[in-house]
Amino acid sequence: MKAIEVSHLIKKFGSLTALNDISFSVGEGETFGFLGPNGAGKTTTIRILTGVSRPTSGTATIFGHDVKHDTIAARQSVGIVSENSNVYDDLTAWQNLMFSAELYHVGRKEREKKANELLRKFELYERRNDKVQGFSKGMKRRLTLAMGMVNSPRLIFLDEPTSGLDVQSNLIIREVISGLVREGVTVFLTTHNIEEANVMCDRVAIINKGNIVAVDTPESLKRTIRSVQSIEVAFDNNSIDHLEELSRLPMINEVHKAGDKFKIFTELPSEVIDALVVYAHSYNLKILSIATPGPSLEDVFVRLTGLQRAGDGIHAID
Ligand SMILES: Nc1ncnc2c1ncn2[C@@H]1O[C@H](COP(=O)(O)OP(=O)(O)OP(=O)(O)O)[C@@H](O)[C@H]1O
Repeated sequence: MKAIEVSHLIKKFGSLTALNDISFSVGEGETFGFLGPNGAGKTTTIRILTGVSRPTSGTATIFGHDVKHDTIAARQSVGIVSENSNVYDDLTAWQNLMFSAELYHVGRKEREKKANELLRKFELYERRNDKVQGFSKGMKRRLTLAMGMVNSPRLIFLDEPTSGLDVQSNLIIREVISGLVREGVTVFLTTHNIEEANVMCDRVAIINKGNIVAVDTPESLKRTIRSVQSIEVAFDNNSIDHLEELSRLPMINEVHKAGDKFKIFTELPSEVIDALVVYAHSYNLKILSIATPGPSLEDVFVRLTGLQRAGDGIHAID
């Protein structure tokens, strides 16, 4: 049985279509990433899957239970860690965990055992009797995760688990998630971060403006990312048709003009930088600036969806 099965899900907020007929499934034990920019529809999807929000149309099941008609059963074996921390500042870490365990109807004995185990796992045990108001953002997030795990879920939803966190919290969280995966727990995580999706997920769905653009393995995603590495370069003299000239250089997939800069897409940035130096020299140009920004999600989407970027562009896409 699939852990999650989503079929033709549509969610509208007035005239805005937040989810535009999405379908996907997640196998039991899989770590599935939902990758997309702000406003893509990631949180909306989690809210529907966890029974917080109703779909406009379409269906979704969790371990075979329909989230709309069989909400309680669907939520029974699920842990939810939302992006906005739901810890209570006036309570201690221990009290927050007890409160959360009560909400999940975890028995008293089991509750205390689980809380001790989780506090140790998330390196919060020493601080268990301190009020949360003095905790750092990373500590709060770790506690939120622990709270989402008190009922020993078979499936856990993590909304942006590591965004904006310190390195230590990041590492602890990733380690705990890997541990869950080893225990066979299904993990559904949303992220903006390509690299995070890459290292943590078995498969990744890429969502943009309510549409799933691709569902793929990180390996395929990496190939796409490699093909959209870019270099931004500016020269002191633009009387030459750089667009035309640069597109003739080897190893270049695409060239675009962006203001006074040229954005060059290549799989081999360092070789292309060498070629640009030679190019500048041969035309007696000065390179005013040169940078290699990481591949942006937008670039990956453009590549995946085959959309043409607005503006001038010479395309030599494979
Ligand atoms: N309750 C709501 N009422 C109206 N519009 C909403 C509501 N919730 C979400 N939206 C809109 O739906 C779209 C999808 O939002 P959603 O929060 O799912 O995106 P997201 O991918 O989670 O973004 P982020 O990474 O910023 O959290 C956005 O355009 C958002 O403004």
